[in-house]
Amino acid sequence: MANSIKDVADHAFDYVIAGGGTAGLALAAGLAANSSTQVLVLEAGPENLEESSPIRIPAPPGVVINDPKYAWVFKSSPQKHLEGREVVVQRGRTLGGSSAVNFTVWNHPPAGDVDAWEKLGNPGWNWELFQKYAKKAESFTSSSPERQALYRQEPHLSSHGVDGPLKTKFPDWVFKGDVIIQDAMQNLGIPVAKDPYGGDPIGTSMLAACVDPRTHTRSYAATAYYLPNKEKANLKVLCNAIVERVVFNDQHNDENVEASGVQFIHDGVKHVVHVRKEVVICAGALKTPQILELSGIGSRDILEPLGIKPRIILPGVGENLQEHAFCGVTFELQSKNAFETLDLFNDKAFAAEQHKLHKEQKGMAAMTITNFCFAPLKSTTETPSEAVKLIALQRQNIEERIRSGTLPPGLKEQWMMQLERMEEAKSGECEIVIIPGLFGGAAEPGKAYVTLIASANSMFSRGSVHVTSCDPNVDPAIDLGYFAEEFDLKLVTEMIKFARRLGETEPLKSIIAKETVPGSNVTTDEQIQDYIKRTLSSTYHTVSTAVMLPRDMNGVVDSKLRVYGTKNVRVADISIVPLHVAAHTQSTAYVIGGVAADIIMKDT
Ligand SMILES: Cc1cc2nc3c(=O)[nH]c(=O)nc-3n(C[C@H](O)[C@H](O)[C@H](O)COP(=O)(O)OP(=O)(O)OC[C@H]3O[C@@H](n4cnc5c(N)ncnc54)[C@H](O)[C@@H]3O)c2cc1C
Repeated sequence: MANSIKDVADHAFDYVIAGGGTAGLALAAGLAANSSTQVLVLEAGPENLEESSPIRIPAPPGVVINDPKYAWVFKSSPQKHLEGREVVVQRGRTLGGSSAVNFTVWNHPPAGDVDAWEKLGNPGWNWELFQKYAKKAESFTSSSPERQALYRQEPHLSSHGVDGPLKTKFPDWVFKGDVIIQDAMQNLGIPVAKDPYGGDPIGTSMLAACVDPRTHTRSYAATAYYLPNKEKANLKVLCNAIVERVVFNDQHNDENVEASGVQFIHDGVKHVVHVRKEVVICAGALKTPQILELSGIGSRDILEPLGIKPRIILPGVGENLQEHAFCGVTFELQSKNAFETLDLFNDKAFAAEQHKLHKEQKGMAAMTITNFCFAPLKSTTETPSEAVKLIALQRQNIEERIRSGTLPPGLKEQWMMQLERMEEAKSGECEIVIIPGLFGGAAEPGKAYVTLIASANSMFSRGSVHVTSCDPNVDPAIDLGYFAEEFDLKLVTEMIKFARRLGETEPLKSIIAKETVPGSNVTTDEQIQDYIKRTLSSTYHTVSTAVMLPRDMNGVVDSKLRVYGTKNVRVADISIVPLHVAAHTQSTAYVIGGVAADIIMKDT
């Protein structure tokens, strides 16, 4: 059991952490390692720590994300370039945050994507640092030689961690079509990735998942960083505590304001907790800006109309939102060659049987999504010259915009970096995720499907997230900004065409009966784009809404994660990412939590 309000309200702690999610719990464990510091975590969601919780079972993925017991279920504002559609956006709302509800995929970004953070003005934030902290977080269990033979991929053990708190492994249940799809990818010119966890993930690969090899259950921030430390007298965790704002000491609008505490709501009652050293906001990319803005940190234009007294003017708060996005191509498999797929879980009796088997560490409920391809645009278009042309046009467009002087501070540098990464073709802006089954929509009984998820990992579009009310219970307005930059729509269009070509490539071609989505009536680029606009989804990888950049580039935190203009308020979660990476984001969140702990311990 986590702590009660009596242990917290009106007490003083050295560090108060707002948000007990992926980065927040990694940070809390790091700070609490020093027994002379008193650490408090305030988490808006419940504990959900019982072993029988559906959180613990890896498959089918995503079953808890629409349930408010586990998740925030937000809706974006109507997306102008998606014909006014509101996109559903979920996040973990429980101890462990999004690591409790995510799809358990464990991967690392390309080295160059992280090195770009340092080049943008953040000394020390480079691949070397990332790799060090990702290894520190991880305890990897290699698969059996038989499994390695099946995957035809030997893990590079030196790129993994061996004794971190987070358990990772390859699943024991394998979708047999994965190998066929890997072969098709290679036949389409995509090589096997050289070292997916060592900074070079470009190509096809089988990826590990955050699953405990002993129990086949999810390993996540709460099991890895909270449970092993829960008896520590110097670590307190209060759940169902909604942080409203940081309380400041002085009443002046200085440029060096000092936090004295945190105001939060528990059981409908407002409380204050006092802080001796630092407040660290770890509420994730969609909620961290809300806490900053309710504390008077942000843009005058957002704060003043709501009657919030501006304390520190930082126009970057809630701006520069970067997100990945995906669209699927689904194929019905030929029944004579049918594989076991996730579609079987639509049968309630089958699902119940699998959950029973899972308790014995058997069956399909221990499976995870394993098969991926990360490719540069140049490997994804029908010929590389098409990509070269598209990128050149985008460069021309950006250079014209730079000359016009209309870009917000910091965007020019980010965009130029994105262009460079695409031109050198060393990142994975085009990702294909292989889902063994129909993804969304209703499967026809008795039929088996495979869905190729085309995920765009380097969007030029930017969105925003801002408060619309002084009430912390009111969701912020989330604008994902999708396709504000036309290039992004072209990128997704090329990826859908690539996924379709994959379906026409042997040996995948021979096991497919037909394409069901978008379907054979969708042929022209215009029709594909119409399909994309109707179905594009968020990948839940939002970053950069309290970005770590120099202040004159619209930065919100400096390279020690300190909020500009404050003495003792930091942000340590995925919202500080200076430029998005071509990877799933949980490893980045764990790295940020780990790095933050060391920075703070050294600094205070
Ligand atoms: C459905 C889904 C699937 C995903 N799949 C994958 C995957 O397979 N692999 C991968 O690498 N990444 C995946 N991701 C992304 C990854 O999980 C996240 O990017 C990462 O976990 C974010 O970490 P964070 O610490 O920034 O935020 P979070 O882990 O979201 O933590 C934020 C915490 O703050 C709490 N909070 C928010 N507001 C307040 C408040 N006012 N007061 C107190 N507490 C508050 C929240 O409840 C939450 O617990 C997925 C995400 C989702 C949502």
